[in-house]
Amino acid sequence: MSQDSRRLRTAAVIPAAGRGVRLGPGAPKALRALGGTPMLIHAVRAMAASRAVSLVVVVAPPDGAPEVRALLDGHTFPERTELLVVPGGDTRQQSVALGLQALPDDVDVVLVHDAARPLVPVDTVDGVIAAVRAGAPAVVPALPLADTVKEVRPDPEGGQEPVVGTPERARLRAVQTPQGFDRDMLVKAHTTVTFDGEGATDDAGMVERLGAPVVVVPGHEEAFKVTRPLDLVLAEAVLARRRVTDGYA
Ligand SMILES: Nc1ccn([C@@H]2O[C@H](COP(=O)(O)OP(=O)(O)OP(=O)(O)O)[C@@H](O)[C@H]2O)c(=O)n1
Ligand SMILES: C[C@](O)(CO)[C@H](O)COP(=O)(O)O
Repeated sequence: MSQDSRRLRTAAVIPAAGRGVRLGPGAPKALRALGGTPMLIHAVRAMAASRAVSLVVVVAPPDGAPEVRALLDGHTFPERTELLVVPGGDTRQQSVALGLQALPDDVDVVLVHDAARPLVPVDTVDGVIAAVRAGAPAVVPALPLADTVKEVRPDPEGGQEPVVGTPERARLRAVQTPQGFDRDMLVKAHTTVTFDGEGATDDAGMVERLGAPVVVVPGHEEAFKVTRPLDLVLAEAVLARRRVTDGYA
């Protein structure tokens, strides 16, 4: 991490430029309602809930930055939270890279958080930040797996897929966001590491390619990603319970 004592801010980059194809037809996923409020607003509030986060950069759908700016302006966030909006790209990796380019010089720790994980608890966010501030260049929240995982040989024609292996489950973790990074390390990964096809599916994977250490901290069940329709049902249920038990907005 930089020794420059002027670089002390923690920022969160929220890639929110995806379509949400797996969720089905409708508005871009980040703009769809959860408990009557767009998922993106929940995700921004989840980052802003950490007192350490003073800047949130939202990466909007490529043609939707003005709409997202107006959406944010119509909602309330903690006074300490500065909000920037930039247009995103064709892949998550490109969207994160565009968000990183918007960071001011005084940011030294960066969180990257999916808009599609609107309900991550603040303790998880703070745990990631604390681990980066303690010296880890890259930190991922993660949970053990409930299912056994098989490695298969995928069939592009959609036919039977033979199993080629069963990784030892005790050694596997399902990783979530926010993932936390020393800013210089993450920028280096995004400017030097290349992935084919859909790009890197997470940012820590890019840092791994640099040969730098990535450490795991405990994730949280409620930090799940809204990907398919059933996830939205679960998210609504979690939110409804929070509203009863915590007075959550
Ligand atoms: N070009 C892209 C693609 C994805 N994302 C963001 O990356 C996060 C995780 O991606 P995912 O859950 O896969 O979202 P989508 O790409 O929207 O979903 P799908 O693959 O079902 O279309 C989301 O917050 C999504 O908005 C992004 O900013 N830019
Ligand atoms: C970054 C991530 O949420 C970690 O689990 C995940 O890899 C994103 O994958 P997606 O296919 O872009 O949703």
